[in-house]
Amino acid sequence: MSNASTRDRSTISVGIIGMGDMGKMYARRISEAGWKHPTILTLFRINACDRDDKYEVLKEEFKEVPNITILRNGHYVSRASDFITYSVEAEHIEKAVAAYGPSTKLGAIVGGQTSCKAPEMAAFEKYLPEDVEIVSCHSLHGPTVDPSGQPLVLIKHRSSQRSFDLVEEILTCLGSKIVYLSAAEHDRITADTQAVTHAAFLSMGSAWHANGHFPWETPRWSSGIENVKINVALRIYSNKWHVYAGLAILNPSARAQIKQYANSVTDLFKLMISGNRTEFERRVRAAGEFVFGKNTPINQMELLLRDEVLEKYSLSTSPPANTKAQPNSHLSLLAMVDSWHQFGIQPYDHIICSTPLFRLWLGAAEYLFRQPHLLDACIDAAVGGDSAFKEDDLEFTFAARAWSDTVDSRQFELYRMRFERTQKYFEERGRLQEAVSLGNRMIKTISERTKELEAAAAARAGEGAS
Ligand SMILES: NC(=O)C1=CN([C@@H]2O[C@H](COP(=O)(O)OP(=O)(O)OC[C@H]3O[C@@H](n4cnc5c(N)ncnc54)[C@H](OP(=O)(O)O)[C@@H]3O)[C@@H](O)[C@H]2O)C=CC1
Ligand SMILES: O=C(O)C(=O)Cc1ccc(O)cc1
Repeated sequence: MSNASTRDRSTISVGIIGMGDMGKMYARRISEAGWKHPTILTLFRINACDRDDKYEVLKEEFKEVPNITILRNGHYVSRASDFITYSVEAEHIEKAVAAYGPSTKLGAIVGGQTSCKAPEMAAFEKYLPEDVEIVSCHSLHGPTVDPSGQPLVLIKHRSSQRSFDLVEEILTCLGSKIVYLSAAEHDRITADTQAVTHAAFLSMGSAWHANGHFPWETPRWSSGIENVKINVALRIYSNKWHVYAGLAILNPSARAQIKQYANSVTDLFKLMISGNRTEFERRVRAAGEFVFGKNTPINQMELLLRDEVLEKYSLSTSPPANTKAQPNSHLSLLAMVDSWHQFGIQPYDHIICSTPLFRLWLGAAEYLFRQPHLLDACIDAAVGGDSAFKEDDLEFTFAARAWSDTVDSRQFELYRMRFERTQKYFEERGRLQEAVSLGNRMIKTISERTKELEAAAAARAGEGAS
């Protein structure tokens, strides 16, 4: 099948089609590795392009970066490269592969970076010549996150082992943790993790917008897990809408997950306003036991997120004395855990293949559910007389349903409109970039914390075995 054995291993040309945020990040990293990699003798050259009209600007931007040739379009990249990766919007993958796929160099390897693999693979199978091999990838983090130690999914879809190894060798320069999956496994897991996590944060943003709130300006939202909610929601709204639209709309498993999340939000909200404490509590505790086990008080040292981390990263302008945690129903988190329960998903099983945002979200849920006094306070707030959070919860319920309906409609334009309306609302307050840098620091902390917990678990397993 492959021409890999006859490829000249002293220079490998890597092609990147789509020089947006992810394409540029890959180009810079591979370029550095091509010159400096301590063990790999191969020299990587990079051929990259975006759309024709960005040729001059890109050429100027990369003129000082060693080893990169900017070409006019994907035909030039395809015909000259040994491994070509498409880093375009998921919505545009079919069009791009249809255009440039037939120009692929004889015996080359092709892959993509899109966040949903079913449409990507369908396009490759439809438009690539048969001699072309297919090895795809997906970095499970955004372009501003240090890739080292973050999961990188590799998919051996149609290739020899030798060609697959070559792609792995090229991408070792990212320093990521490789996770080997099929395209179908990838889509199932990312629906469970990414898509539903984004739905929760998008809904928070829409609800704050609908109520005219900027949550970091309100003392009752200025502490603990509220910081995770605010920083991550703003981080998502600071990004491009298509990143979230693509992975939600094009992944069929994602649509079902997002709908379940909206149903969980609605069911719990109805129980809250009807004052049905018994059923509300039964449902929440059953979900908690399913995901986190029977609640025993837990030492903070065992949690993914600890107080000192949660308190540290605040956008709040209120003095710390005014920012003591206030009772909150945490409907967004209760519904997340209920949704995992209804679907029989064990989120910890997915940690190995998760994005930083998913780990932060799981960390927030764990923080609440594994500290019984916090869960008790949250149930009291949800079904008690305090109405402070009811307005927020009402808007949050509307928002969760609206996002689910939007994804279900499969209309990218509708998604874009909803996303950008709220994005503009937050942009005008001027704190998005600050939230991104706070989010980056939170992500660094949770990534280190995940490593510590994994090392401790490995050590315990080792002790058990000896
Ligand atoms: N951003 C993130 O956090 C992550 C994104 N991904 C995935 O990676 C892919 C790229 O994302 P990202 O870099 O953020 O998105 P960007 O929008 O920043 O980059 C995509 C680029 O591809 C260009 N493009 C589209 N069609 C063509 C074409 N036919 N020929 C050449 N260039 C083309 C786009 O141009 P134009 O804007 O004119 O359409 C754009 O410049 C997406 O599929 C995304 O889902 C994966 C992991 C993380
Ligand atoms: O961590 C997240 O969920 C992000 O928002 C960044 C992101 C977006 C799309 C991907 O395919 C992978 C990572």
